[in-house]
Amino acid sequence: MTKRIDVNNLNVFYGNFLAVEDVSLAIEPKAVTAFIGPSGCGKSTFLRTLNRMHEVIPGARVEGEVLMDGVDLYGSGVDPVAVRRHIGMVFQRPNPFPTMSIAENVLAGVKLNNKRISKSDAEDLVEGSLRGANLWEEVKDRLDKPGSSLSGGQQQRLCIARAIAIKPDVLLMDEPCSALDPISTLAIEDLIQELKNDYTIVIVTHNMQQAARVSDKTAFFNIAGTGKPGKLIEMNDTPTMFSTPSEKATEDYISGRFG
Ligand SMILES: Nc1ncnc2c1ncn2[C@@H]1O[C@H](COP(=O)(O)OP(=O)(O)OP(=O)(O)O)[C@@H](O)[C@H]1O
Repeated sequence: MTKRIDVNNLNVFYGNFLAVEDVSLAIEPKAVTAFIGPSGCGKSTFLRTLNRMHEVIPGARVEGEVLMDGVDLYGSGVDPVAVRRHIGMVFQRPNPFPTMSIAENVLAGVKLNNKRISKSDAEDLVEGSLRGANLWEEVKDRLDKPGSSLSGGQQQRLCIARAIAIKPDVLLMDEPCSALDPISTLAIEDLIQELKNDYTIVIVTHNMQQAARVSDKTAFFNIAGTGKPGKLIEMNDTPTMFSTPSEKATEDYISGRFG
């Protein structure tokens, strides 16, 4: 099941430092939303607040609301581990567990959640998740080999398989292609297009062409200067953002005049 996310008046702090100020936006289900903007404007910081991942950073905290299908993820009694089960994350650098086999990597999240699973269900889940991540054909004959034996692009698809194995509703991707070569990048972009049939996807990217290619909606964040908070400047359908943005700062950024 895919879900929508509504963010209302979100501030994000590291200690006393306000890193992201007053962001309100809506993330539509079964669509790809891209976050773009210059370095330091808070894209990754904001992304992490969508599944409470920032809470692993000491001193990081939020004010405001993040609603998933109307339920506040920061409401009292909401378990952050349960939030992360519904809202999975793929990181910049592929990070398979190096000593685990390919199959064990796919199952790692499921096992972390203390799910008991029969051998045949585990095999089905491994195959289904690897197929979902477009990796099955490349690895089906070596599932017991270490995850670290794969190429960078394959490792990133393995991490996507691991993320979808826990059957999340939403997938957050923080620059998932920045460590990959162009061919692997295209493979991941194709995969993102397929995954949006089943998941709500949010991707942070520095690559403007990538945002234009893969996303339905684009949100542009900016920062007025060092030490200032990042802000959402505008968000719209991706073709509109790239052809006729409302704000001059957006136009300057997407046309490469700064950032
Ligand atoms: N763990 C942290 N502790 C303190 N400050 C942090 C931490 N992580 C990020 N920041 C600060 O928060 C601000 C936003 O950083 P963030 O990494 O979210 O920006 P970004 O837009 O994702 O940048 P980039 O595109 O370079 O990855 C920056 O000023 C950064 O220095």
